[in-house]
Amino acid sequence: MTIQWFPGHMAKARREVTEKLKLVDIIFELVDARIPQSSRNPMIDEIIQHKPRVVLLNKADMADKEVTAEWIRHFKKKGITALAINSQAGTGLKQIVAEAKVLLAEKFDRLRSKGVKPRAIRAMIVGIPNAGKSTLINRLAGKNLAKTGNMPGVTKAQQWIKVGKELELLDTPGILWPKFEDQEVGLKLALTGAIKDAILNLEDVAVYALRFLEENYPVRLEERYNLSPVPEDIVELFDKIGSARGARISGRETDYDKVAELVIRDIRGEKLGPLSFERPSVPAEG
Ligand SMILES: Nc1nc2c(ncn2[C@@H]2O[C@H](COP(=O)(O)OP(=O)(O)OP(=O)(O)O)[C@@H](O)[C@H]2O)c(=O)[nH]1
Repeated sequence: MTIQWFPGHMAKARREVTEKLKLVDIIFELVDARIPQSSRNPMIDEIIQHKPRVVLLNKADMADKEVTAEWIRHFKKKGITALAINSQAGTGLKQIVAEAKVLLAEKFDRLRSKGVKPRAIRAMIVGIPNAGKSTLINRLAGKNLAKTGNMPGVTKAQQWIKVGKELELLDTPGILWPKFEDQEVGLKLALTGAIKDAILNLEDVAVYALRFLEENYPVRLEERYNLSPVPEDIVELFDKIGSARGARISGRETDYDKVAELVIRDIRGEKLGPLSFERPSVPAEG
């Protein structure tokens, strides 16, 4: 499997994020709660330097709650504030401003003591494609979407969105790239829809997913496809799912492509319930 990693795109994205960094007090780093490590940009710490940040574990509704709680503890141990959110439904969003205020309390106190008039916190959302950046911006902006005119940026004017009285958000998020030269990271990104299906061999993704489910969520796998027990042999597993779901060619042979497709669709469509594909104790990065 070859997945392209475009150095040119990444360098440009990095440059843009670095430029906008100067305009904000804090970064909201959006990751996919199902794969909080694989959906991060591996150079994020280097890119944002010492800028305060809140890690937002988005799509928490699709992830395993217990595992998400483990991730939050894991980030906390590293001194990073992390929150579980659902941008689509809007849950957990109030906490974002509250945490930003905590992280910036000293800076704002310092400004106040220098006589600077109190102002809203300025923030930018960054994240990999499909992390939910637009959904979150729209949710935060809500009905009160009020663009606050132009503020001089470094190379061009930036638009700000007012979120209540206390927060101003850059209207364009920073796009960062995942590290998908690592095979397993690539498979997880594919499974969660972060990279286009056309780039990947869906059978590889389905094999990876089924092995993962066998190991971590065997009961859900059993129930979804009426398997008892779940066959250990992967071909047999494809065959069983194929016959349970009618994915056959001329009614006889298993249609492996179709099985792969339906398994991936089921996972993405939460037919196997909320799933987390990585835990903090098993780092995804090589
Ligand atoms: N279930 C669930 N789906 C979400 C959530 N947030 C975003 N989505 C969905 O995830 C998909 C991607 O969301 P976008 O907001 O387009 O992601 P983006 O990061 O702006 O994507 P790019 O424009 O590709 O960079 C959409 O189908 C959203 O509806 C969430 O918290 N829960």
